[in-house]
Amino acid sequence: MNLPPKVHLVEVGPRDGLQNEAQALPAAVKIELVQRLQAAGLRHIEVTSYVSPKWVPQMADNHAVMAGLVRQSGVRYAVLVPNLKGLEAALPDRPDEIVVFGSASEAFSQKNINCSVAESIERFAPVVQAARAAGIFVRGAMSCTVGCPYEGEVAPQQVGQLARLMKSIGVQHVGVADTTGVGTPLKVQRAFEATLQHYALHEVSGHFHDTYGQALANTLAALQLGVAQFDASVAGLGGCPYARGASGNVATEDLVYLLHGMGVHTGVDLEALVEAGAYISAALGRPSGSRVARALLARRAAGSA
Ligand SMILES: CC(C)(COP(=O)([O-])OP(=O)([O-])OC[C@H]1O[C@@H](n2cnc3c(N)ncnc32)[C@H](O)[C@@H]1OP(=O)([O-])[O-])[C@@H](O)C(=O)NCCC(=O)NCCSC(=O)C[C@@](C)(O)CC(=O)[O-]
Repeated sequence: MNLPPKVHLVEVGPRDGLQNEAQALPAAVKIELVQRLQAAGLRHIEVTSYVSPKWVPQMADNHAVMAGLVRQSGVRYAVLVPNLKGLEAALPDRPDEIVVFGSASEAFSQKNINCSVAESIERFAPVVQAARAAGIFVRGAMSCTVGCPYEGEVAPQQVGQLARLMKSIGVQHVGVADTTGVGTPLKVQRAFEATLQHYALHEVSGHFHDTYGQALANTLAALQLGVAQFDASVAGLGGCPYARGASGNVATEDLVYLLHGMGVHTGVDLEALVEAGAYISAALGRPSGSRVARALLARRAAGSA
């Protein structure tokens, strides 16, 4: 099997994971989580979002979390921004990257950001321009690229259309997201192929929720196309508040185990990552959503190496 020799991981647990938690965690816990993730070797972390606190109260502490980071050189700190108001709020906190987030399905766009796909692109255009003028890298998240919780199946043409629009306003990289985890490998490959009509291979990444247990298979399908950047969430945290019933992203621990097992380099120390996952799972008062973490912790508890 032809695989990229190394994969770049974007840890999205602090944002995608914690945005969906019923209980509000103190900013200090989020800061400590980021600290542990970077100590485990993650070099790209989605920290928080600058969205309406009425819509997503879990991210209302964005300034406190960003201010509390102990930044490490070589780590890219990313934040989600839906509009100019969000960018204005984010700029003083010095993110290295912003993520604008659109949807391949109209219904999800309305539910998530309260506007149509076309309106979202109009909103993003000045955000992208201002961020790039400030030297900030702009990534785009493309939700619902294989299925939508409100519309069902999403055609690859809709994905291609969104990718084309993102490209036209200067978004530098796009993530192909399976928001509800309904995708299977061939459908995911079709979504990437539509995206690759507009972006080069090194400008695309995968973001797979694991609701139906397909996230690792979908990752492998994307790897086979040559995709070498993936989002993942420590302890499998997460979901989207506007995609009810969707479980978290593929657990970073599970993805790292898969990649290392195939000889693909990630730069991540799996043991330290499992510790970071144990830390946040304890803070949330529940077991890790990562099967690899649970297996390694059980083995450790049993005293075997
Ligand atoms: C986009 C909006 C703001 C539009 O919301 P809206 O109501 O259409 O916005 P508006 O411009 O009419 O403003 C309404 C109120 O929101 C405020 N407001 C307006 N903008 C901001 C802002 N940036 N920060 C803080 N406040 C803001 C604004 O000031 C006003 O306040 P009020 O006068 O009522 O007190 C809203 O729909 C929203 O915040 N949505 C949250 C969406 C979200 O965070 N979803 C989860 C992240 S996406 C995701 O998880 C998917 C992803 C990326 O992981 C990939 C995947 O798996 O699919």
